[in-house]
Amino acid sequence: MESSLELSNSMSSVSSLLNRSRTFKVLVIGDSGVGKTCLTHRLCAGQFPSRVEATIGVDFREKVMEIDGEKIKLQLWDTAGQERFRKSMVQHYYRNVHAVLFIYDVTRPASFSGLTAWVEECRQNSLGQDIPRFLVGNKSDLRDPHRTEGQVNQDLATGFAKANGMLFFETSAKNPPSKCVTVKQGGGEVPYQQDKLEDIVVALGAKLKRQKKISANTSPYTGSFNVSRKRAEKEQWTCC
Ligand SMILES: Nc1nc2c(ncn2[C@@H]2O[C@H](COP(=O)(O)OP(=O)(O)OP(=O)(O)O)[C@@H](O)[C@H]2O)c(=O)[nH]1
Repeated sequence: MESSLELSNSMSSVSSLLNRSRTFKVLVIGDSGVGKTCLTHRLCAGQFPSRVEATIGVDFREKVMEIDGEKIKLQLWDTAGQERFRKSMVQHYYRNVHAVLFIYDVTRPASFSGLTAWVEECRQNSLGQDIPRFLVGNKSDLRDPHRTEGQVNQDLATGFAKANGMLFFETSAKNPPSKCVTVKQGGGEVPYQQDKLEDIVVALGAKLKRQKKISANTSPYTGSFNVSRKRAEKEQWTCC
């Protein structure tokens, strides 16, 4: 007969199995000022930060979600867009990455053209083609759907995403759209795609959960970086 100690041990292993969660490292990259910090903040804390400054090195935020009864932790790495604040960190960014969010500003076409350099950086750091990639056009609240110049065309972005095996979203960290918007054009209404922020998180979580082969960590990142921080108001971990 099983002793009470053995029973208690097996009960605690069952309980730890039930509570187990998988942690995925999600790299957030893109030109400086496209809104990586604001977007990750909004995704994790549900708020648009009142004040932001250029990221130095990296900031971490975490989003916990449950999909089909499994706890999934997304560990978002908000990286620096400015070369001078990232160069010593690049090798850390790409180590054991599970997914990448490529961010551009829909009102700054140069940030969209800059994506090729970010794709190239991924290649140079041996990021596998099997790693899920997401393209996010941010600042959709500033988009004027009746104007074409000075803004990134959605069809162009869709084409880029397709060519690079990415899922495409357009949204705003500041005023996240709550539904798909339509605009009057010519005689009728044309759907104008704007995504809810939750759509991105859900797609990310679902894609990672399906990636059974990849080795997700069972505990959060516990290493440390010697990064000097300019922003006192930014904590190292923002859990939600
Ligand atoms: N209107 C609008 N402004 C935004 C949005 N997202 C970010 N911003 C503004 O864009 C500026 C840059 O935002 P950050 O989040 O610091 O940009 P970043 O990409 O993290 O910049 P680096 O840290 O330099 O790489 C800030 O002034 C934000 O307030 C958005 O969705 N809409």
